Amino acid sequence: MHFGGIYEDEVVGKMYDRKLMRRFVRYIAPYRRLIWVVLVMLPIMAVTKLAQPWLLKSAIDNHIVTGKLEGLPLLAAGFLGLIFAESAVTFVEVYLLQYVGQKVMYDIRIELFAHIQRLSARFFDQTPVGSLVSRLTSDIEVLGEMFAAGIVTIVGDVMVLAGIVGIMLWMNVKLSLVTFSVLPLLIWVAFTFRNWMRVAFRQVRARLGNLSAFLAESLGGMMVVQLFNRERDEAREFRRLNESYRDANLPVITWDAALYAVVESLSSVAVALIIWYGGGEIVKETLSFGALVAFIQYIERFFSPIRDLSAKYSVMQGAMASLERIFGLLDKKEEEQEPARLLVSPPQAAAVAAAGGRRTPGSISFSDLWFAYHNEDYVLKGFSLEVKSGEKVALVGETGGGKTTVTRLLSRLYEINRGCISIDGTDIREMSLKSLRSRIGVVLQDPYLFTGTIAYNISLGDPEAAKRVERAAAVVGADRFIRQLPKGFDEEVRERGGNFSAGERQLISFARAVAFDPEILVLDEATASVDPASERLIQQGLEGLMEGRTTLVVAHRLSTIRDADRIVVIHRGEKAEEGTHAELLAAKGLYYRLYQLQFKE
Ligand SMILES: Nc1ncnc2c1ncn2[C@@H]1O[C@H](COP(=O)(O)OP(=O)(O)OP(=O)(O)O)[C@@H](O)[C@H]1O
Repeated sequence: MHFGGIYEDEVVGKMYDRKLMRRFVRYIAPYRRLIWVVLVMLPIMAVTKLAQPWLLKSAIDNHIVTGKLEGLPLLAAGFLGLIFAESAVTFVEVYLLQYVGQKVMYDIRIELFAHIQRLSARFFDQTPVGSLVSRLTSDIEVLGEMFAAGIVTIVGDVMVLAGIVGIMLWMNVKLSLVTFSVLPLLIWVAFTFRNWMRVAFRQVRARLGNLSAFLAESLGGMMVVQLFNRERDEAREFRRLNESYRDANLPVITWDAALYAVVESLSSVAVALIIWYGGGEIVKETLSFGALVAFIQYIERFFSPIRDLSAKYSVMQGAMASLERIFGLLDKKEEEQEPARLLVSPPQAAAVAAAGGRRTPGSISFSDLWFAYHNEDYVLKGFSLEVKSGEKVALVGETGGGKTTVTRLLSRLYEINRGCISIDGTDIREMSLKSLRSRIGVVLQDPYLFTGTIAYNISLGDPEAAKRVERAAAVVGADRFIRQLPKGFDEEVRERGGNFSAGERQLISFARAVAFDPEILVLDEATASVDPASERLIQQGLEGLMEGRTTLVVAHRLSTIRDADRIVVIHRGEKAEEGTHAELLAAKGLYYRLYQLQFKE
């Protein structure tokens, strides 16, 4: 494996995008009262910050220098009160903002996940799962940073800065101008260094993306790596990616350290300027000693918001990029165009219910299907097939012929380009996906088991299916091995079923299909052969599974094929032959050749 290119780039976007923000504000709207509380607190906060140096000035000039000590305790108490008020307001403000941030992140995560669930198979074909995970986690986390960094408090920062400028000018215009002479340099440094940091940070993100993608593949394929003795090569590749990630971080650290160093020294320069120029003013008695101290205090309070502003600017840029990606995903079209009409009209549904719930097996009609996964690369070219109610049809053919594709189209995982599929005479596009899929039970080649108990894996948490768990397991003969487990149906499934054999996993997935009691069964038979004992179990399971259902099997087992009512040979996207096993053998066509090659031991 060699992960070279940039896995996922990050756009360095605007710091503020009106359209994105307007859409984002809708998510904050439910919590606007809390935001108002924060906004109301901002001026209070500004006043507490601005008043402290002023009290100090008053203490020095009016009491310490003049020797009038009687008012001093009161001033000290006031000072203490201000500190207390400042910390209380800070607490409430930080808490509320982060609280709102967490709520908003939660809401967006829920909406995004629900949206992703409705996207089509085509979308998942084209999108790496890793990038969806990062949308749901790190991108949303960046939005959280926007709250943590206190974007709302920018308003407060600006108030404090304006207040400091105002007070300083009012105390002494000349001294203020001398002090402010370092400002242009400070602002230039803060914003330029941040920008350089951001550019470097893009590299970091891209290389981290490469590293994670490599890790996901390498850890997922650990067994193959070990079996083929590829550990050293994998380790070498990992070292390379790890080094490139580390190196990408170096410029970021450098600019960060430089920014702090420069801001610190500039603030010392400013203090030195105050002492140099202000000292002279004191001697000339145009400035009081207390004012000098207050100046120094103000200038210290002036530098940190400016440094923070540049940090907030970066966070905003990041948040805009994240918002763009999140909204981009939310704008991906959902798969379902819910039909105007219902599958079964209410009177029909009532009749079905009165008949005991279980419907008769559905008949399926595929007529003149044309389908391509990409552009004009047709995988199916005018495929037609009628399957009668309760019939078992085996689809066979050479690999890549389009058998699985036919079954996917039936469940509407993909939409057909041309032609029509109908169940009991109703076009499947006129059914809701939910009702269509509840009529079809699909058993995949490699059954997917979830973390949870066996019972959960059979019912998937569906209350109706849950009632039928044990019966379903019995129908397919899975109950025998399940009952032998220490905890029976409550045995935990680990690592996607790693603690069960392939045959056992198959039986569990058969039981799942039976528990949902579909009228139509779609089976993609596993190509891998299992030992004769398991084979017999699976065979019996299949019989139980197919009983009373219309079945479409992508068949690889000779026994399934022989038992089928009809065999359909699919060749390069078209129906090449159809008939019973005996008929097709006698015809000495494609099936005959396939049989000689694949099925005859
Ligand atoms: N998700 C997909 N995206 C793009 N092309 C696909 C996708 N799935 C299948 N194909 C292509 O469509 C063609 C038919 O695939 P399909 O899986 O239907 O064949 P099959 O007859 O079931 O083969 P097999 O017997 O090997 O399972 C193949 O050429 C395959 O490469």
